[in-house]
Amino acid sequence: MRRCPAGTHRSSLPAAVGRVNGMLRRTGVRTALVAAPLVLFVVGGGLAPLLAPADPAANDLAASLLPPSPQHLLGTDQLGRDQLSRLLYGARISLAITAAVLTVSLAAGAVVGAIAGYLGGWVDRVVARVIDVVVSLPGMLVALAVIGVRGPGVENLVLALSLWSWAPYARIARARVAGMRGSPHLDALRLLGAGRGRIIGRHLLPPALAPCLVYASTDVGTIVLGVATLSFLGLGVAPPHAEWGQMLIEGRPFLASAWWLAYPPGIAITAVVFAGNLLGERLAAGGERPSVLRLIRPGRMRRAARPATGAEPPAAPDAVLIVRDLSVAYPGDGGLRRVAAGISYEVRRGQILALVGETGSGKTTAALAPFGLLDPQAVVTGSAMLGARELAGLAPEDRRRVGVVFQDSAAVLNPLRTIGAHVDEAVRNAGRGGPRGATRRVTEELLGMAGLPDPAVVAHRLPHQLSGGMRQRAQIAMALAGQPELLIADEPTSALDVTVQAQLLDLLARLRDELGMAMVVVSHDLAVVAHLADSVAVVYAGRVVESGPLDAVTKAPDHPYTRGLLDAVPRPGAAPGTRFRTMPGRSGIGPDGTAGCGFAPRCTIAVPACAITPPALEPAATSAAHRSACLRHPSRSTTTDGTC
Ligand SMILES: Nc1ncnc2c1ncn2[C@@H]1O[C@H](COP(=O)(O)OP(=O)(O)OP(=O)(O)O)[C@@H](O)[C@H]1O
Repeated sequence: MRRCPAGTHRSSLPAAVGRVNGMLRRTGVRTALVAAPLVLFVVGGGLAPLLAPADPAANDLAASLLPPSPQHLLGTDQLGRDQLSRLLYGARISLAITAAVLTVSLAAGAVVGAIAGYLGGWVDRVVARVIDVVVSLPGMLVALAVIGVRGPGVENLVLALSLWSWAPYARIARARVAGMRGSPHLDALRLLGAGRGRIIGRHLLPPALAPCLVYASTDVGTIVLGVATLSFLGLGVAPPHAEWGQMLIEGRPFLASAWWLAYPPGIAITAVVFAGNLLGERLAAGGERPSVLRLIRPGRMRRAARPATGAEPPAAPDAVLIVRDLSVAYPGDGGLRRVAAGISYEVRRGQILALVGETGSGKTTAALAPFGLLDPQAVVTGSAMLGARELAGLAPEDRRRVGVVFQDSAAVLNPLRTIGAHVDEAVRNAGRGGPRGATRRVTEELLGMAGLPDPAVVAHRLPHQLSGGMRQRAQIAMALAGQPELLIADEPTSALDVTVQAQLLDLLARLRDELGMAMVVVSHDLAVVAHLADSVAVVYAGRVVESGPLDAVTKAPDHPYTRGLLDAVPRPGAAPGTRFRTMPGRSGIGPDGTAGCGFAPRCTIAVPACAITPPALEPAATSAAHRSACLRHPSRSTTTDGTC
């Protein structure tokens, strides 16, 4: 026989315990053990007619108050009724009432909370106050008041306990849904034409129900206790029904002489309360991992833009999107803080406009503000037209004319739904659905258009089963469902590797060419958009500092910031060994950061006038369509000492 080396056996015991523990945890056996008493009584109660040895209401005064014996495993009560049978039927009644109360409370609470969380505003404030009031009231008093008014009985018992216990569910659901409000996923759904009811019912309630269910397992104990207490007070289930609280009342006078009357229902109530609480704790500790919320980032549709204030060059006749004098501000400590001002751009049919700038420059703000896709607190002014119509007043069906592709596809796609289900929904919202098979055919066609191989197979995949590039293609397929004339792509390739990035850019270019769509592509990388865009608007510190046809802006950059951006990335034809240059200083924050040009503090050719006068966008040397906002560009007469 082989011997263990000295000391090995000592350390192997904790290790073995750890292994068993780990195995129990992985297999879920620990949770099953914790839930066992609850399951036991649920099954016992459910099968009571089969398992109970006698009729729980059958009196036999000759067998009164018999102690436990093989004939009566838990003895008999003062009327000679079999206690085990009453315990099993009692489980049936107590747990059925508990289940009814939990169902009503959970459903009502989750729906109220989800609606309040989604709508926000005064609805949310009112619901929040009501929840606060209900939660702060002593539950048993509420129940007593309701039963006092309506009288005892099972229905009134359920109503009384539900009126007291719905509020925590509403609070949980409200918090969860409020956190999801404004997520890219919901923004995308709204843009695809999904109504409020559908968004709340299909997309917000399921994730809100998950934490509610965890709470419900803890609540089992509280409700079982509530049912028993009210029955114990004579306000719940009336005799001769076997109910655990009722059994306790009947056993109370015999506590000293016949312990088997009160102890079994007391132990059953305690076991179920403990099991419910422990189960709730275990689920709460382990159940949050696949949370949808973790993947969601904040932000939401907001305010309508108002008409333009400044004079701008006339828009091209085939312009699909015309944005004029867009300003965005957020409330801060000292009042509103502007993060974008005076932004104007347009994009023509079959053309791609790139909005470029460093991180925080305001390019995403410039692209999403016209569509109400910013944080709810954003105060947006300016005008945005989709063709000839104000975007702000656009009907939901017209909103489908705009598709949006967000940077973070994992946040847009619901991890619990297949790619096919996402696109199917977009197809139906766009009014292109039909019978299931017909919708799916359109879905597969769209997935194919977005360049996904084997669309029928991909449609059955969940988002996490696809690569980042494939998920972006799935988002593009969703956006295409509404046959949009305009596509907004917010940094669509920034999280992807270079090869996939190039393939996606090719796809966008192909869609522009084949479908004649206009696109606004947001990117921090001028080199990326150089392969794709027809025109460029360079954004710095919340203002457009240079705009124009791609060739003009990239080959003859007029603004020192644009030159800085171009020098910081590899350029075709650059001599071998050419070093990239970095720009000194930090990105400017908002148009109110300096009185003059926002870039002046970092600019190597700035003159004193640059810090005083905010430059306007004016035609640059190459053409009237190429404009830049710099006092130092050649067409201006500013001298190097700053005098004009
Ligand atoms: N909810 C908000 N509240 C306050 N300020 C905000 C909010 N959202 C954005 N900002 C500010 O607006 C400015 C522009 O942000 P924006 O997201 O448009 O920049 P960006 O150029 O797209 O940057 P990135 O590439 O990092 O997304 C930033 O200074 C940012 O801090």
